Amino acid sequence: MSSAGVAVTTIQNESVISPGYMHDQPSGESILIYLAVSGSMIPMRVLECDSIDSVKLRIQSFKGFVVKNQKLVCGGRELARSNSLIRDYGVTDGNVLHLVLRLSDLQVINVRTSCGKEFTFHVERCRDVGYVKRQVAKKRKGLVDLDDQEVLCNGERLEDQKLINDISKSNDAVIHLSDTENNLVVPRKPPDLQPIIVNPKIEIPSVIWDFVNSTTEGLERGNYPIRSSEGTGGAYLMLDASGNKYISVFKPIDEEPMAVNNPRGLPLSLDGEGLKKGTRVGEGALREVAAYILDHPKSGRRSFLGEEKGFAGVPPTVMVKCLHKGFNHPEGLTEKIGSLQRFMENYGSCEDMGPGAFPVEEVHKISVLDIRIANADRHAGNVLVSKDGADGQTLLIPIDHGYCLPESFEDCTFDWLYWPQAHQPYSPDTIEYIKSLDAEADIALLKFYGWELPLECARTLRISTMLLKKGAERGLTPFAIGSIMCRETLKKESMIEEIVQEALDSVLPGTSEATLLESVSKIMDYRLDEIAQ
Ligand SMILES: Nc1ncnc2c1ncn2[C@@H]1O[C@H](COP(=O)(O)OP(=O)(O)OP(=O)(O)O)[C@@H](O)[C@H]1O
Repeated sequence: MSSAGVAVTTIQNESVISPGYMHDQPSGESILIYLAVSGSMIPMRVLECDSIDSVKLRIQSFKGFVVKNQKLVCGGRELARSNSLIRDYGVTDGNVLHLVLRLSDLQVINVRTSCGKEFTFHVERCRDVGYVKRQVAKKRKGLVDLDDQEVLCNGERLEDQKLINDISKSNDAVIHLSDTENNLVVPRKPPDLQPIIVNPKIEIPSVIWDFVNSTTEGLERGNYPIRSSEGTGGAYLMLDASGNKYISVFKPIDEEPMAVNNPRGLPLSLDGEGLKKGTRVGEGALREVAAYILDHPKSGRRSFLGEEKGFAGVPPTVMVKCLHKGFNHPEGLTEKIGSLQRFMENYGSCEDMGPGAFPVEEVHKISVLDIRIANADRHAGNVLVSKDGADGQTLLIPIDHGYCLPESFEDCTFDWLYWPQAHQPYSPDTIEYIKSLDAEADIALLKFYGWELPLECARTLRISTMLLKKGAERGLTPFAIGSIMCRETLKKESMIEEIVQEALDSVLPGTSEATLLESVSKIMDYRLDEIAQ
């Protein structure tokens, strides 16, 4: 059985997910796959011509996880296009589909301690065992060293990082907590959180120091990072000193999807490629920071990070190192490197509401960002919705740029393409902003901040900036420009891919990058003129 990198351990034969309609179908098309979820493996019969959405619907009806909370990953690739077919993604008999769930509802947890005391908590599913231990310690008001407490459920010892969602599926779950003999209180080592500065000429602006310092204060007060229940990687919500307010989001590189310490059970990448084509595992944090650095303010290009908000409003993001036992450390405590981003107050994401109420300019600013950085992960869940303090206008906040600047355009998808605002032309202000963009200066800026873009990623930035500028010059809408960059179906190359291929075919091997780009530019002009007519 091909298992996309994991060994199949527990197979729940009793709960085979197989649809009733299967009997009416030609048997050749039916395949047996395995759904890996929360440590178990569930056989599932599907048709090769089933769409991803229909498979998710079936999982919803058998397992109760609603479609929008499901992410499916197979062979190191997210099955992201809902109307693509199972066979388009190359899923075949015996493959394992990893189901990553977003859950945020409450779970009732009953705790029975070794000295007979019982406590009941309503705990968010995204909390972990360490959190429950701390709640028990608070209730007992005694001098308890949390490290000396052991938590058991059904005889199994639970690590502090284990999510509540992963241990108990029923509302009457009981976990047992026993204190070991040795109740010494060990003095707490101060947490270590520091921005990583690779270039001594860089001065970190106060807009970044503010949330870095508040995060440090939160950790020093003993407020543990809370792992977000959403997303495919380890994303930790960091608290301020009061413990009541989220202040930042930390995403360690070793917990990215398919990285060695990924806490969501995704298998290791076999060839180092990330969940999206043309990205690398372990580079997500670099890309998160790059998106912030490249999000120049309306008033002009950034040559140094300053206090001013960027055009698209990417939250301030910085690379940090942090040592804390609240992160996922299956092999022992180590310092983590990752991106730290300011937490933005919001009342949900664009996934939770219809796009009708989003202001045109807000959608357009996201489209400009996504096109220029060739974002391969712009689903509606990655745009938070907030209100502007000054006039109460709806504000869209782009997050999660770990898959921007890929080496190829294959996985670029933009959910906003299907929103009505994408069909309206850019305003003169936005066109002015687009005119001011300069890919060469952007590449130099990233280098200054410590990321020398690999040739292919730099080419992506050059070509996508070129497309945005040429498209806007011709009065094309975000929809028209964005559609050039995205595949309509999984198998059909996008126009930008065709343009790049045509250019590659037209130059001699070993030709300089500048000559290749000249060729891209000419072919692009020709294609865009056809569209604009
Ligand atoms: N800057 C932020 N402000 C507020 N909430 C945030 C921020 N960044 C992330 N979050 C919250 O944390 C969740 C997980 O973050 P994120 O989507 O970046 O993780 P991920 O593992 O990369 O996800 P994905 O699977 O979508 O790639 C988000 O869905 C959002 O709810």
